[in-house]
Amino acid sequence: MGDLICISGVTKHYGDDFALRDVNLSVPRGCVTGFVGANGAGKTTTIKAILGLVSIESGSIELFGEPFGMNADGERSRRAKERIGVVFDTCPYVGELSVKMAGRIMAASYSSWDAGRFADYLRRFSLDPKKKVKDLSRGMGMKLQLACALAHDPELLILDEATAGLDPLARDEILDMLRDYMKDERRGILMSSHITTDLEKIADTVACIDNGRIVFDMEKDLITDMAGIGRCRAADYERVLASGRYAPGELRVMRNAYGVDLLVADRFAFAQQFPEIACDKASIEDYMQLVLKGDIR
Ligand SMILES: Nc1ncnc2c1ncn2[C@@H]1O[C@H](COP(=O)(O)OP(=O)(O)OP(=O)(O)O)[C@@H](O)[C@H]1O
Repeated sequence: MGDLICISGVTKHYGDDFALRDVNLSVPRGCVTGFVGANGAGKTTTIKAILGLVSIESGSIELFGEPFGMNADGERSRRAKERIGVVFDTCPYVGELSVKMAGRIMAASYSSWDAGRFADYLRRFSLDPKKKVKDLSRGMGMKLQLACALAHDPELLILDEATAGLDPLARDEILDMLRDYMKDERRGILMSSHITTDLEKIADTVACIDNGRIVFDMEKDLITDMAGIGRCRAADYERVLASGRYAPGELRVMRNAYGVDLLVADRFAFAQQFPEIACDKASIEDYMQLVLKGDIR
């Protein structure tokens, strides 16, 4: 069905301090792409580049199969923006506005704005239309952004830390709403988050950025169903290395007080060959930690 987002070879420098380097990332229709990485790794910069909010030095950005970005044709950009809903980690509306007025201002930007749909989301989220933006809790502010992002029925949602600072119940409520949104398979979501357990619940693929480079981009199930963490004592570890089962560079290794943790791509194959070594399912957090901080063996 084609990609909603496809960026390739994107490079962007912020002086000498930071750069996105050759970033490739895609969000196919029907897919929720989780975007992870440490603080300052480049998630927001990538998202801003996708949205044409920062210029890039090289590479290409396509939204809905057409070129997009700061230099794209104005009319084409405007049409693409109509098809996108965006939520950032801080509520962007002026504090003195009421919830209802914030919606009215957003309505002016979208020809497909549906006031009834906006009112439905306010009800669903228990948001009082008369309440001022400055008096909303963080969770309420995020829900208002989501209501605004969804009221024009976008095909693509871009969420930058949209569940940060929310309690588990509020996060689950938002994840439920995103699942509803994804019932239409023409849609897709790019969702950056430090809360990797949220991504375990909803993402189809997970891309990880580190110091401006994509270090992995893969189906989530390959992490959470297939990959494993072998919990080795020193002697176990030596036996795994000596077995010749793993090619040089294939394993990620992290030493701890109890022995050595090994990241393996296929925990079933590992368990078959080394049944005496405990091998746990990997979480996205385990996987990131071993890929980003582990030694390569
Ligand atoms: N306008 C800017 N000018 C200069 N440097 C910037 C600018 N915006 C961001 N940076 C730097 O770029 C790097 C990447 O920042 P970015 O916000 O993309 O990271 P992030 O992965 O979203 O981090 P976090 O998880 O903390 O939100 C950081 O070192 C940041 O300080």
